[in-house]
Amino acid sequence: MNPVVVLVGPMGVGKSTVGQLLAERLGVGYRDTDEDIVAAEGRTIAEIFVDEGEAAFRAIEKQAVHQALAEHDGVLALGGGAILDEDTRALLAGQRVVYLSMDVEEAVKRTGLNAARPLLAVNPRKQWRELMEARRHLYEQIATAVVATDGRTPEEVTQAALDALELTASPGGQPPDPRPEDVMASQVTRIQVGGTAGSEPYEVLVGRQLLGELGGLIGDKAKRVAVIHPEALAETGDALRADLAGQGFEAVAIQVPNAEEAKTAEVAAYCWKALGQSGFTRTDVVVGVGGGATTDLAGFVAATWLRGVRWIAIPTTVLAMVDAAVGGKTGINTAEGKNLVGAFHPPAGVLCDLAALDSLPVNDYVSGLAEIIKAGFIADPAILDLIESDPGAARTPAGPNTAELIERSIRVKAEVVSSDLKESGLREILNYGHTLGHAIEKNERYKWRHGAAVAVGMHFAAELGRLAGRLDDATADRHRAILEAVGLPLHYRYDQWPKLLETMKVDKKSRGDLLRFIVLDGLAKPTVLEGPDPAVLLAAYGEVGQ
Ligand SMILES: NC(=O)c1ccc[n+]([C@@H]2O[C@H](COP(=O)([O-])OP(=O)(O)OC[C@H]3O[C@@H](n4cnc5c(N)ncnc54)[C@H](O)[C@@H]3O)[C@@H](O)[C@H]2O)c1
Ligand SMILES: O=C(O)C(=O)C[C@@H](O)[C@H](O)[C@H](O)COP(=O)(O)O
Repeated sequence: MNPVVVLVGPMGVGKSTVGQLLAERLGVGYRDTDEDIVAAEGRTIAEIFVDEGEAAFRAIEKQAVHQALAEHDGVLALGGGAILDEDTRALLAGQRVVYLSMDVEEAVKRTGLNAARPLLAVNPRKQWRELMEARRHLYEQIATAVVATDGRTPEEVTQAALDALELTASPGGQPPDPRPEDVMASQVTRIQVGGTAGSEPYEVLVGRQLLGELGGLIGDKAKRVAVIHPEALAETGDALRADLAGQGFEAVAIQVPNAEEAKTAEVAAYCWKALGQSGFTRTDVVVGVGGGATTDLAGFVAATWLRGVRWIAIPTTVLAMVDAAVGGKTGINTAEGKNLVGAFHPPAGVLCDLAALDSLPVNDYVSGLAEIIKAGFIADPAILDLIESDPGAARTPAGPNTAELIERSIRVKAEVVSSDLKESGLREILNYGHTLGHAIEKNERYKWRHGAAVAVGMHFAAELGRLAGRLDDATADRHRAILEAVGLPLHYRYDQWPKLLETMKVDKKSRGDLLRFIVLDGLAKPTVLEGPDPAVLLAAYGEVGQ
C-alpha cells in the first residue's frame, strides 16, 4: 500500500492544514506521523526532545514513518526532519511527494520563538537559515513537486499541489491511482541559450526554489559578488547578500531605483563606484535581481566594468523572465531615446524563480504579457491559443498556463538569440511592436510600462502590416482582441504622431534615413518592412491614435 500523496517540508509550513484539505479534495484519509508519535509515546515532541535528545527522537520517528508509509493509502504528512533519514528517503523514491516550501522570513513570521518547536528555541532567524540550508536539497531530492506557500492561503496551496501533481479533486470519490511518472513536470526546466555562432552557452532555469543554483553559477574563481537590486526588492537583495556572505563571498548589495529610473548613466556610475570601492576584479561576479530595468542595468554594469565581468540574472518579473534577462542585450536610456547606450553581454545563467511573481503588482504582471504575446505572433501561435482560452487566468501567476507561457516564450527568444546574438538579421524580429513602443516610452519620459507601450506598438505594427498588403485581416484583428482581452492598451495620443515619427527615425533598426519596421507576412511570419510610404504610416497610426 502507498499513500496517494506524501507531504514534506519544514515545520510550520502548513503540512497538517494543507494535508487535511488535500485529503478532503481527493476523498481520502489523512494521517500525520507527528500525531502518531505523540499518541504512541503519550508525550509531546518537545518533551521527547528534552527527555531523550534528537537522536532518540529520530529513531522513534523513523519507525513511525515507515509504519505509516506501509499502512496508509491517503494523504500522509511527515515531520520536518523525517527526510534526514536515508532509509526513509529511499522508501519515498517513486512515490508522489510534495515539498511545501517557504522562505526564511516567512518561517520566522509563522513560528517565531515557539517553544513547542524544539529546534528553533533561540535566535530563530539564524537557526531557520541553517536548518533550511541543511535540508532544502534533501526535500528537493525526493520531491516530485515543489509548492511554494509564501503569501498563499492553505486553499491556494492545496490547489497548487493538485495542479502540480495533475490530480483532479474527487470529493467523496475514489482516490486516484498513484502515477509517479506524470509528476516530474513540476521540476526545473532548463533551456539552453547560445553555444552557436561563437557565443558561450548558458542555461535559463525555470521553476521554484532555484537559489541553490546560484553558488554553482558564480563559480569558484570569484571572491566578490555584487547584488544589484531595485528598491522594491530591498529585502530580497539583502537576503541574497547575506546568503552569499554566509557562503564565504565578500558580498555587497547595490540598491538602485525602481523601474526605468535605474536605466541612466548616473545610476550606472553609482554602481561602478560601488564596484570600485569594493575592489571588484575580473574574476568577480555581478548578480542582477529584479525586473527588466534592473537586469538591463546590471548586465550593462557587468559589460562595462573592466571591459566585462561575469554576471547572472535573477529576473523577478514575467517580462524579465521571458525577454529582458535572456539574450544578452544590456543597456541604459538617454534623453534622446530608449536603450541607446549598451552592449551585447550574455549572462552566465538565468534563474527564473516563479515564486517571485506572486508579489508582482498586477499591472506589472500584465505588462509582461505583451512580450509573451509578441512571441506568440512572431513565432509560436500556441501561446496565443493558451491565452485566448482563458485571458483572465493569463493575468495572474496562479493561472494554470503560467509556466508553459513563460517557457514557450523563453524558447522563442533562446532560439532567435542563439543564432543571431548581435542582431545582424533574424534577431530584429524580437523588436516587433518596439519601434513605436520605444518612441511612446520616450515621449512619456519612461513613465509608461514597457509592455504597455509595446502593446500599442504591436497594434500599430499589425495595422501597418495590413495596410502594406502583408497581413491578413483575421491576424491583424487578432492583435486587438488578445491585447484587449488581457487588459493591455491599444491606443495613444493622435496629436503626438510628429514627435513619435521623429523618434522612430533614430530607432536602432533605422539605416540612414531609411525607417524599418518588423511586420508580419502572416501568423508567425515576421519580416522587415523598409521605408514604408509616409501616407501608409500615417494611416496605420490613424487606427491607433485617439
Ligand atoms: N534586454 C532585453 O532584451 C529586454 C527585453 C525586454 C524588455 N527589456 C527592458 O525591460 C524593462 C521592463 O522590465 P519590467 O517590465 O520587468 O519592468 P521593471 O524592471 O521596471 O519592473 C517593474 C516594477 O516592479 C518592481 N518589481 C520587480 N520585481 C518585483 C517583484 N517580484 N515583486 C514586486 N515588485 C517587483 C520593480 O522594482 C519595478 O518597480 C524595460 O526597460 C525594457 O526596455 C529589455
Ligand atoms: O532581444 C531583443 O533583441 C529585443 O529586441 C527584445 C525587446 O523585447 C527588448 O525590448 C529590447 O530591449 C529592445 O532592444 P532595442 O535594441 O530595440 O533597444
